[in-house]
Amino acid sequence: MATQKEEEKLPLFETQQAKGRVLFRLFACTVFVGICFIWIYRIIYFPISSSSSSVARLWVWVVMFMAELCFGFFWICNQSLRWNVTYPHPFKHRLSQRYKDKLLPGVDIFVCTADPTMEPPTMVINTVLSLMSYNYPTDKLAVYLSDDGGSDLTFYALLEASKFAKYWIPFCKSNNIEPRSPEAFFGQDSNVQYAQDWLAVKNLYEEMKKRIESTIKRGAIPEDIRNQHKGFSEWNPKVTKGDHQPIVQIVVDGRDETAVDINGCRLPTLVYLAREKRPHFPHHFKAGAMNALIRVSSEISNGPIILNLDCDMYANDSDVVLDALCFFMDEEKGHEIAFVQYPQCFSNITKNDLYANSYYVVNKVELPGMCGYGSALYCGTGCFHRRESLSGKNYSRGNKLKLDNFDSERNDKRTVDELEEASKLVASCCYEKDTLWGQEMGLIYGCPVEDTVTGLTIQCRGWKSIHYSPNDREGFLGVAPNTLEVGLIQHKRWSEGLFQIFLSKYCPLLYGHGKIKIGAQLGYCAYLLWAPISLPTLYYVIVPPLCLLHGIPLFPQVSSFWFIPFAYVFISKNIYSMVESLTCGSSIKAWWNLQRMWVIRATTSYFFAFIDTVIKQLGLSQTSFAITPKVVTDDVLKRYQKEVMEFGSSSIKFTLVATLALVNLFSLVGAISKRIIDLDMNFQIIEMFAPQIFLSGLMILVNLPVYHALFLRHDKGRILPAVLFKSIVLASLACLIPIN
Ligand SMILES: O=c1ccn([C@@H]2O[C@H](COP(=O)(O)OP(=O)(O)O[C@H]3O[C@H](CO)[C@@H](O)[C@H](O)[C@H]3O)[C@@H](O)[C@H]2O)c(=O)[nH]1
Ligand SMILES: [Mn+2]
Repeated sequence: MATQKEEEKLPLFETQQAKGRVLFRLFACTVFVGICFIWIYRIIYFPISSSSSSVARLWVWVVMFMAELCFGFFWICNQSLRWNVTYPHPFKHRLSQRYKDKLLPGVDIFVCTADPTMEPPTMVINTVLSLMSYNYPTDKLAVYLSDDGGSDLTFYALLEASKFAKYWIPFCKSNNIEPRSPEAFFGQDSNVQYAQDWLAVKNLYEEMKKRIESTIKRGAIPEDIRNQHKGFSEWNPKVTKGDHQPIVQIVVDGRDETAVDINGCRLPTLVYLAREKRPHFPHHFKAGAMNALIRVSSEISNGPIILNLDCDMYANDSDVVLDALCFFMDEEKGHEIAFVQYPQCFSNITKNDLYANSYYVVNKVELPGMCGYGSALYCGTGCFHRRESLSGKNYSRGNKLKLDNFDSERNDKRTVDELEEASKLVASCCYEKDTLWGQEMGLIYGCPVEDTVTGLTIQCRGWKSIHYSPNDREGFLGVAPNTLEVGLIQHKRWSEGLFQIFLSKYCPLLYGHGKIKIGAQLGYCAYLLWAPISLPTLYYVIVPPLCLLHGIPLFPQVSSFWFIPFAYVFISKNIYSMVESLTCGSSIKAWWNLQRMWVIRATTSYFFAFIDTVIKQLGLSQTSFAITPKVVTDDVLKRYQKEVMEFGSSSIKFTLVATLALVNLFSLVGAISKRIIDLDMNFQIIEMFAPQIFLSGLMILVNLPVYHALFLRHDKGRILPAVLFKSIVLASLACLIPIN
């Protein structure tokens, strides 16, 4: 047994390297050798020497080579994510022993919502309630809801939540239940041990939910409710989502001795914020909301630690705060850590992860890989920040986490009204004018992935960051897109924003040079280059099948030496990725779905993102942020749960998906039938075209659900006849392009 003195010296967290690192590195080197051979092959066998080569053939070959160079570089970036995988591990019992409640820092929790129809207020308050009932001293906890929808319905729901919290928090704590989102908790099987309590609280919850939902249905707050709280007076008929004064309402003041739950315990502070919006002021979407939250919270509670969450992401583990604090409060290394990111996990994933939203490998390998360089990505939600680093401060060795919320007497003594007035000032449109907010302070503006770019700038100011993925219980659970279209819109926003970063002054290779490790710079590129990698991908799924159709071989014969590197790279890469997925908790089917989603995303979302980024670089349009809806109709939900892909709209993305699937089908069928008719289906020809036949066959297998949706389904989620028609025309035209 360690003595107390020794115990006090033990670190609050330790890091562990992933097993098999040396083996992995050796393996990666062999694949790299294979890739080099592929490049060499493209140079040596350049078709200029053969007499049959036309200009078109030359170009086909040149672009093949360029595509393979791109894939090679992209592969290198992806290896650097795997080179240095490191798992941090906190010891929260040591933290609790060392720091009694009074010594723990204040934690301000930010929840962002933006639209009461796409993000229903009941969902939002479930998130808020799960956070209010954290196992953490309530006088150190403050929850802020930022409502970019500026909706009195959301405000009303929050008021209801603050009343229900008086029952909910003591119920959670005395029965030690998980998770603490009422909706998620009551959705589980009930526990007999506290059946009576359970039923009583459940009834309260259901009644509250009914009240909120009926008010929302009505579309307006009834007069009697409006009269119950002064806050409603902020909503006059002129207030709209995009045009209103700053609204700040301290719903629960944590300092108030009468703000207690039914057991007489203090409630955490709860604040509603709708920052000012005016038509001619850019509001910078979520980044703008977060910056307003940083300032408003600094007026009210000023906790040195900030946790930020999307409104659809509830707290799934009520002890998470203590885990996260271990990283910040470690005596040795804590002072250099700016943020601790939890993985994005979701509560609505289907059995085989139809739309590949689980990010198993990203969460268990790639992001811990970035953590190994001290540069874990900031992913926008489920992230604990040090207020200082988020607000723009540089790292310096002397930084110590301030444990005291209140930096001056002033804060403590102001009345609620005074705090609200002061907050409104900092939540106004013109407050940021001529300041560094959005550039050097707070979250960075101008990019739809404000999270990634902000994380990067924090790291370049000398801070380190942690990606912590707990083994037993997920820290947070969110809502993943449950239709194909929404998922593709999300990936378009991401890939577009990520590519913008690459092209901006924040490009990790330049901006990060000398500030973050080279592995981290390349690791960032593995994400930032999603949009441009669409070009070689499109090329690879279109040109080899067309060349097959027109009788142009693009790969070495199966019997030649040069076939070996192609086969080795292809097989080893895919087997590795499959095994990796399986060890991260995925299933074979889910891995297969991921392959399909990768092709679909790369050829649609990433491609359109690429085009839009180029247009934006030319200054022809403005940054936007397409919010992902979190609710769908029952019909759609049923298909999602049955893992039937949802098309059902005339989105141009679906035309592209269908066209690519048909190009491969037509080419393969066309090539085979042509040869059979020509009766020259000899062994040598098969050998020459085997790689292309294989590629098309693989694309066809990957696209089986697409053919199904094109030709066999009759439900509303099938591919619409108009899309079918367009894609048949386009695919046929593509097959007619003369390449020879
Ligand atoms: O003007 C806006 C737009 C969005 N949001 C909020 O931003 C969050 C994320 O929006 P969502 O539509 O759910 O996008 P996702 O693609 O699911 O979000 C992921 O990607 C975003 C960056 O593109 C990150 O900010 C998020 O944290 C990350 O979960 C939500 O809580 C919104 O309420 C705002 O507060 N104001
Ligand atoms: Mn979301």
